[in-house]
Amino acid sequence: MKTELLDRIQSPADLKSLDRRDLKQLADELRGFVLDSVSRTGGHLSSNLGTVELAIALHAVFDTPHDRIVWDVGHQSYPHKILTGRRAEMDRLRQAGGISGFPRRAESPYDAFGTAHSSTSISAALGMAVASRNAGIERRHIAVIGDGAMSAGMAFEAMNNAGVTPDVNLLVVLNDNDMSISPPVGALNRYLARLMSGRFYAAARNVGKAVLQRVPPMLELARRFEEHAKGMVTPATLFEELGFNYVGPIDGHDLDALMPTLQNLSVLPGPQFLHVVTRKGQGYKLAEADPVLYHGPGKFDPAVGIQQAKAPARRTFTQVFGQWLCDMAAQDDKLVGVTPAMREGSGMVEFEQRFPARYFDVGIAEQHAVTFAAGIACEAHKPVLAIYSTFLQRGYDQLVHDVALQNLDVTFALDRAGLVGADGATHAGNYDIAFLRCIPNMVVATPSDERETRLLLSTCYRYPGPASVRYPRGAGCGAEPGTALDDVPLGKGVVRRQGRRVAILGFGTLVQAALAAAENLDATVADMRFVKPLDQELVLSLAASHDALVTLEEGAIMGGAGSAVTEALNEAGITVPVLQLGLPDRFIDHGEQGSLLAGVGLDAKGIEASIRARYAALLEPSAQDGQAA
Ligand SMILES: Cc1ncc(C[n+]2csc(CCOP(=O)(O)OP(=O)(O)O)c2C)c(N)n1
Ligand SMILES: CC(=O)[C@@H](O)[C@H](O)COP(=O)(O)O
Ligand SMILES: [Mg+2]
Repeated sequence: MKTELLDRIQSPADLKSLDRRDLKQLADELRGFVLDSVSRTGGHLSSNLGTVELAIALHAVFDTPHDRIVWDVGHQSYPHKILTGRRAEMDRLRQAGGISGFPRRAESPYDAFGTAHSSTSISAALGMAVASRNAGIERRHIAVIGDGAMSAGMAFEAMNNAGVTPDVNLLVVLNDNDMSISPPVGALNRYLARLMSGRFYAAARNVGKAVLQRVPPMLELARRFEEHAKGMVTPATLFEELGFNYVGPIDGHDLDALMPTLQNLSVLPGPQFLHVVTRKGQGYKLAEADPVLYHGPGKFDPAVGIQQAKAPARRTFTQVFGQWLCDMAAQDDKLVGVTPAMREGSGMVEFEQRFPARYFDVGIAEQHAVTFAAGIACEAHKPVLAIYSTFLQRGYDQLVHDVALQNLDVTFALDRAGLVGADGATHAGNYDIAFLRCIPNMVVATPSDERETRLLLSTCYRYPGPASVRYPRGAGCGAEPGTALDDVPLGKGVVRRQGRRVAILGFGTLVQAALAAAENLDATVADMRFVKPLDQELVLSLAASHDALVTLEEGAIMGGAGSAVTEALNEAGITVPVLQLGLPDRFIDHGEQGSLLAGVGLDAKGIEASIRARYAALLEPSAQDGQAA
C-alpha cells in the first residue's frame, strides 16, 4: 500500500504545507492504512472510514493541540490518532500495553478529552470554552458528534446550555452518517433526514452564506425570525432556534467543501454548528454495504471480508439471553424488550424480527430507557431492559427513583458485566453489584454458567419487582442452557463441591475457576446465585462447618458480594476469617479478557494462590491432617 504522503506526517503541523490535491491523496492513503491496520488488530472500522477527511480537515485548519478537538464516543478517532503521531502504535491498538481504542488525555496532548461513553463532547467542549473565555485565552473548541450520539439527553442538555452562553468559541460538528451502530431511530434522526433533503438544503445554504459574511449570530437569528414571520423563507433549523449558527449540510468526504467551511467558521465567535454528511464504511465496499457488521469487527482479511466461522463457536451469554427472551416472549405476551441502541450487542436481533410490536430501541438514551421501562411496568406489562452494565451507570437515578422506589416490575439483563477486554476501563462492568445491592427492593442475580443464566433470567422475570441478572462478555464454559423456562428458589444458593476447611462462596461465572482451584485445595464451593437476597442460611452454615471463607466475584471488591457476606456474618455475630477476592480499587486497562482476569488473580491459578497465601497455616497438610488423625 502506497503511503508516500502519510509517511511525511509526524504531527498535524505537517498538514499545513500540503495543498488540496496532496490532502486528497493523503486521505486515500490514510483510509487504506486504517482499513489495513484495523483488519489486523480488530477494532472499530466503519466509523473510522467515515472520519478520514474530517480528521484531516480539522487538523489542517485548526491549531491543535492548542485548539481542542473533542471526539464524541471516540470510536471514530483512529484517523486522528494516526495524524497525531500514533501511526506506529496502531499495531498494538486495544491490546495490553498498547494504545486505547478511544481518546485518552494520558495518551496524547491531542486527545483533549477522554471518552467512550457517548454524547459527552458538547458538554466537555463547552466547559473548556467557558474556561478559556474566562481566562482570556484565544482558543477554538470543537466537539465532533455523530447523529446517533446527538440523540442522547446529554447532548441536548449541552446544546441548551451552549446556545445561551455568550462569547464562547464553540464549534459543534455533527457527523451525520445516518447510522448509529444499527440503523438510527427517533424523531431527531427523521428531522436530520429532512434537513438533508432538498426542501431544507437551499435554506441551509443561505445560512451558510450568512455565516461567511460574519453576521453576528443573534442578529442573524433575529433577522430570520422576522423574515419567517413574514412567510418569506423556510423555517430556521432546530439548531438555530437553540442559538447556534447552523451551516450545512455539506459533504464530509469533500475536502473542497470541508476546508473552506471550517476556515470560515474558525474565525467566528459564539456557538457554531456545522452539519457534515458522511458515509459509514466509506471507501471499503463491504463496510459501505454492511456498516453494522463492520462497526467493530475482529481481525479479518480485507480482500475477502468477514467470514462466517466454519465450526460453530461456543454460545455467548448474549446469545443465551437472546434465545431466552424469544422463548419467554412466546410464552408471555406481556413481555416487552427494550434496548438503548444496542440491538446487536445485546442479542435482540431475532426478538425484533419475531416480536416487532414488543421491541423498542429508544436510541442512545439509557436514562430514558430505564424510566420508559418503569412506565411500561406501571401498566402491567413486563419490560426486560437489556443494557450493558457500564451503560446502566447512566441510568442510576432512574433506577433508584423511578423503578426501585416504586417497586416496579422491571427486569434488567446486564450484559458485559465484569472485564470486557479490548474496550478497556470505560466499558468494564465492574460496579453493578456494588451499586445495585445497596438499593432497596432490588434483586441481584449472578449466574455461574449458561444454564444458570437462563434459570436466573426466568426467576428474575417472574419476581414481581426490580431484578437484575448479570453475565459477562463472550462465551461461557459450554453448559447447555436447554429450552425450559424453569426458575429456582429466590435467594438460595447451591453447594457445587463439598470439601473441607475452606469454603469458596462464588458469585457469577468465576464459580468455574473456583471449582478448578478447589480441586487442589480440597475446598468447598458454593454457587451463591444471588447477591441479594443473599442466602444467609447457607452463609452461616458454611461459616459453621469451615475454618475460613473466601468470597469470589468479577466485580469491585469494595461494596460488592464479599461485603454482603461479611455484613451478614457481622449481623449474626459470627467471627470467621473471610478472604474477599474480586476486582481491585483501580481502573483496569484494555487487553485480552482472560489475561486481564489472570492479571488480577481471578483465574483458577490466581484464586488458588491467593487462598494458599492467606490461609497457609490452615492448609498446611501435615498440621491439619495430623490434627484430623
Ligand atoms: C452511553 C453510551 N451508550 C451506548 C454506547 C454504544 N455505542 C457506541 S457507538 C454507538 C453509535 C454511535 O452512533 P454515532 O454517534 O452516529 O456514531 P457513528 O458510529 O455513526 O460514527 C453506540 C450506541 C456508548 N458508547 N455510550
Ligand atoms: C464504542 C462502543 O461503545 C461500542 O461500539 C462497543 O465497543 C461495543 O462493544 P461490544 O463489542 O462489547 O458490543
Ligand atoms: Mg452515525
